[in-house]
Amino acid sequence: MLFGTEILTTAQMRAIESDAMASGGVSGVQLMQRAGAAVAGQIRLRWPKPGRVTVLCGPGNNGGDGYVIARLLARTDWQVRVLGMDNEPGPDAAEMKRCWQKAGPILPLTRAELRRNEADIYVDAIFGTGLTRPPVGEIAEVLDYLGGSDGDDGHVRQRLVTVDCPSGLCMDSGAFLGKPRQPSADDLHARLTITFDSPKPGHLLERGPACCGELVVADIGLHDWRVRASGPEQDHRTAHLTAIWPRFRVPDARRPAAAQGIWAEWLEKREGSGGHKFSHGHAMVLAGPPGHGGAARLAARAALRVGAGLVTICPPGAAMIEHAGPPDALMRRAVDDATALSDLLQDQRIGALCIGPGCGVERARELLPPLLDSGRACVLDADALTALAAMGWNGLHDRCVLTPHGGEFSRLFPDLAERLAARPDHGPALSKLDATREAARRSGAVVLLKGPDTVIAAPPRRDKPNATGHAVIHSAFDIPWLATAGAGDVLAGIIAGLLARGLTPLTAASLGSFLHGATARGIGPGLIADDLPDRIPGAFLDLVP
Ligand SMILES: NC(=O)C1=CN([C@@H]2O[C@H](COP(=O)(O)OP(=O)(O)OC[C@H]3O[C@@H](n4cnc5c(N)ncnc54)[C@H](OP(=O)(O)O)[C@@H]3O)[C@@H](O)[C@H]2O)[C@@H](O)CC1
Ligand SMILES: Nc1ncnc2c1ncn2[C@@H]1O[C@H](COP(=O)(O)OP(=O)(O)O)[C@@H](O)[C@H]1O
Ligand SMILES: [K+]
Repeated sequence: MLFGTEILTTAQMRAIESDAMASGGVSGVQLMQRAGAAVAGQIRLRWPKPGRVTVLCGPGNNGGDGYVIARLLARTDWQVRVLGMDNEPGPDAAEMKRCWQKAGPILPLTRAELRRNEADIYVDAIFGTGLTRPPVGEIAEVLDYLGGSDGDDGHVRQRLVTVDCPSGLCMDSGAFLGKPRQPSADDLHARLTITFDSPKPGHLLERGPACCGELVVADIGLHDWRVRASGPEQDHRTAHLTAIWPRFRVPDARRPAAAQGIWAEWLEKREGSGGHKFSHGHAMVLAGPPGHGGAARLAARAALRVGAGLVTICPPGAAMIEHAGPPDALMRRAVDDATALSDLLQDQRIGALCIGPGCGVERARELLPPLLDSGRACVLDADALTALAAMGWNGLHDRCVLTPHGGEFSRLFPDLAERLAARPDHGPALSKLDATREAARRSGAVVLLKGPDTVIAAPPRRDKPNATGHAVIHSAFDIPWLATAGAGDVLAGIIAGLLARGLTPLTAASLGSFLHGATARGIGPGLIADDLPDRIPGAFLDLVP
């Protein structure tokens, strides 16, 4: 079940561009012309009255796009100033530079020159996918000025259009090279970013969403080569990365709406299966000791709401009374220890389990071995992850979904978390995507690393241990109110419910994140985790075509 929008790493993008040019079907100059025309077109769409524009051109092909933009805007009565570098770029950009020079001068790309004249719009065409090291010297000063670090707060932000990405941002990781990973007030923030063919991971991860502003994905005619590169023999090239992002524009043909229709049909239980409750799966949520039942109940309620045929909550006997209240649809069964769980799991109709929310670390540690031995699909969250960090990976399998937040991830994979927090000195920097994929490879399970940029990665297939597994980025930057106590418990329950219904772990985790986010979006600020499960049906309705 493929869904979302395919995204490309910068290496994949370069490979597709090279294939296209090598085929003779399109030249580098044509691609550059289309890229520049797409940016100029977006500017004219948003600022229909010609004004003053300053175009900042860097040393490579990103700068080449800038010279095209300058030429096209000048033709439509914009007053264009171009600041560029005194270098000989590659042949395509050099040709575009010469074309511009017939129309106007190139002023030095310095902070002093930039400040000399105000503009209505600034176009950042300094670095794109070719950024390999932190900007220094004059260019770093220009970028600092554009970022507003001289105290003139937000002076350029609303007028900055970036070509492919804000310069300095690593398009594979969403981190600024040479800067701390934490947000900083002087990071370059654009109003609008136009990228080409496909979003790149850096548009969706870390600083990307906040710093790119509105992202437009422009078609520059690479479709045929992208599709060819993702064919069965070459599937290492593309197609392993998809994104679910509500906030960006892609050409119509690439929208996930049709795929959403498939989900909707499935979620409504219209497909096959005859309608018996067991045919829609039985999920079990392992609850914890007295006084901690809320988290497990949130998970159980969510599992019911995503359409699992039956959901049973299993606290220890001493805590049963705590679960006497609604929802009445929920079944209860005491599970006191590992033996009781093993006995219960003899029932083959139990399709999926959720362990962790409110479970208690000691209890999770006791129950994990029989749970994992059963080979059942399962979600390991919260306390189960803490228990796992002490126990190691033994027994994990590819039907397990681990759902750590950043803190739990650093307990499970301290070396990856440390590298992910370090200041990146060269590109491509280690990304949250790389780290999650590596975690999936090491653990042999699907790993869902939570946050505003949730990454979900599958382990490599057993027959291709050296390949990278499929990964999905779910972007929730537009719903910060989802960061609330218990929201993760609801997500764990949603995924367990979808697993019980027979979805593969990667699909359950990805679709689960999507439903979780879509539900939160429909509620808005003020959301508490208790609101989420009962609003899931509304999110389903929105999916129906
Ligand atoms: N390929 C195509 O046909 C198409 C490409 N397109 C466009 O091209 C862009 C990619 O172009 P690109 O590969 O030339 O890279 P780009 O981002 O311009 O920068 C590379 C230059 O910067 C330099 N450099 C790097 N870091 C530096 C630093 N810190 N400080 C100083 N210099 C630094 C680096 O030097 P070097 O590392 O070689 O020393 C090199 O000179 C892409 O984003 C899109 O906009 C579109 O037109 C569609 C068709
Ligand atoms: N800034 C944010 N914007 C949007 N979603 C977020 C943000 N921070 C966290 N989330 C999401 O909120 C949920 C919080 O889960 P978690 O940290 O496990 O909380 P809890 O343990 O209290 O349930 C996750 O789904 C996570 O992806
Ligand atoms: K740029």
